[in-house]
Amino acid sequence: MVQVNFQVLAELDAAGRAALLRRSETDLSMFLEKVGPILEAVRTEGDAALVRFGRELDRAEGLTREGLKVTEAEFDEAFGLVEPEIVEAIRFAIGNIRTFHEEQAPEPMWLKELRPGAFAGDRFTPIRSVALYVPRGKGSFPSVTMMTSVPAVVAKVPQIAIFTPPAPDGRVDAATLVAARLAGVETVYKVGGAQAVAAAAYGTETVVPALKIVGPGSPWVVAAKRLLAGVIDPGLPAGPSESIILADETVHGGLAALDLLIEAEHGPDSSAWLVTHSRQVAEEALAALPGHWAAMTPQRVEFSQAVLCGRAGGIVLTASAEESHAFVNDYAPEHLQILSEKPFEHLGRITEAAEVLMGPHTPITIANFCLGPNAVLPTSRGARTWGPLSVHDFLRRSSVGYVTAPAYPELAEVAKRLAEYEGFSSHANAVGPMRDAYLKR
Ligand SMILES: NC(=O)c1ccc[n+]([C@@H]2O[C@H](COP(=O)([O-])OP(=O)(O)OC[C@H]3O[C@@H](n4cnc5c(N)ncnc54)[C@H](O)[C@@H]3O)[C@@H](O)[C@H]2O)c1
Ligand SMILES: N[C@H](CO)Cc1c[nH]c[nH+]1
Ligand SMILES: [Zn+2]
Repeated sequence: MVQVNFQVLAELDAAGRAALLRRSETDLSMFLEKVGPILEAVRTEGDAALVRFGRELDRAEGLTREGLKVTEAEFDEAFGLVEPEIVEAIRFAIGNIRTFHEEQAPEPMWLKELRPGAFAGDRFTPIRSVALYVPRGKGSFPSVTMMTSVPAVVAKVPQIAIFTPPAPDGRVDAATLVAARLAGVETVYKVGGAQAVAAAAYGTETVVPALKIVGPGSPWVVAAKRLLAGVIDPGLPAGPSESIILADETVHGGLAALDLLIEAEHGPDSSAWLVTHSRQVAEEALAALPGHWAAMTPQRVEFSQAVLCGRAGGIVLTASAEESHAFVNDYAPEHLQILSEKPFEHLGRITEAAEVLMGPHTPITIANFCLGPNAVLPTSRGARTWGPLSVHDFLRRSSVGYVTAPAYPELAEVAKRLAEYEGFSSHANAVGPMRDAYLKR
């Protein structure tokens, strides 16, 4: 008999409310401890460590040094292994994801005339090299391949490499290779987990190091990114999936339960809450769950029950829509779905959510795969300061300034005054008479 976690917010004290905000990433101490030696082994042993961990942790018995990088032949073969309908779906999704990210991409440069003859702006250039992490443990993720590859390609990053764990047969998921090639990425390493982050950071005989790594992963990956943050830019924090379904009285609770199960099925370390002020919706959802579980595969039933019957998921009944909004903002979910016939009435009250999906026709599934916005999103309350993965994650921004001769005297005078106040004589000299002497020559 499964007992879904059902919380009435008004009955909880401060500690009880705080406990609802916990995620599996909240305490990474065990992972941080175990990951350290893996990172050190990759740093000192290179490919040999990647092969050893691939065999031990991914059970890829046949993995060899020569086989760490996917070959052209493996790419070609992948297209024969994937159903044509799946290839078509990948093409469709990439089309939308590309359109969205092209729209998001900034102009290469903007300059504004701030004062007559004085110009300033921003210039965007691609980061030289990035690593894209595509998980493969509790599922295979061609979708993550698309979500990470497309913005990197749109940003014109010259060196892009995907890191993904090998399966026990030593292969990379075929649909991931199809998605990589269709998105425009040709380098794929059969390396996953913490060892992938280390390989991307330090490089090995086979792996060319990168400046930045993006992409979601298990707590092993999250812990490795945290430890190597001084060596490689770890990008936004994207760990185990999490969602809130915010439902009001205009929808049926059975629909809310259906959507609650979307992210709950990722793994036992995921988080998924239905938040509603309607007792009827909450009770309908509770009643509908067994029927929905009957339509799921056994492994996904196990994962989602672990989430919804554990401490990181379930149903939260609030006293009002306002209390629901406040809970959502406090929680700062990765995915938020507003399940209401009038979703825009709620949107204005939501400030902290990495993704907000509006209304009964926008379930998280559609955004996970093919709507267009990026589904690699910050987790573990990262949405309080981070947004979704975007083209900007692959671009470096530099300021550009240009002062013409007529504009110079006014700016030089102000700068000189401030330089003298701060006690910087060279700064002041560079905008004083000594400069004028050179400029007049
Ligand atoms: N935030 C997002 O945008 C987003 C998107 C998709 C998926 N996800 C999340 O990403 C996660 C993917 O996790 P996953 O497990 O499926 O794949 P993963 O590739 O992240 O993790 C599997 C790897 O973990 C390592 N590992 C496993 N057990 C280990 C051990 N005992 N010691 C050391 N290393 C070990 C192995 O190297 C293995 O290759 C899920 O939690 C999913 O919810 C998040
Ligand atoms: N929900 C994930 C992001 O948290 C994305 C995804 C891919 N496949 C299924 N789901
Ligand atoms: Zn998902």
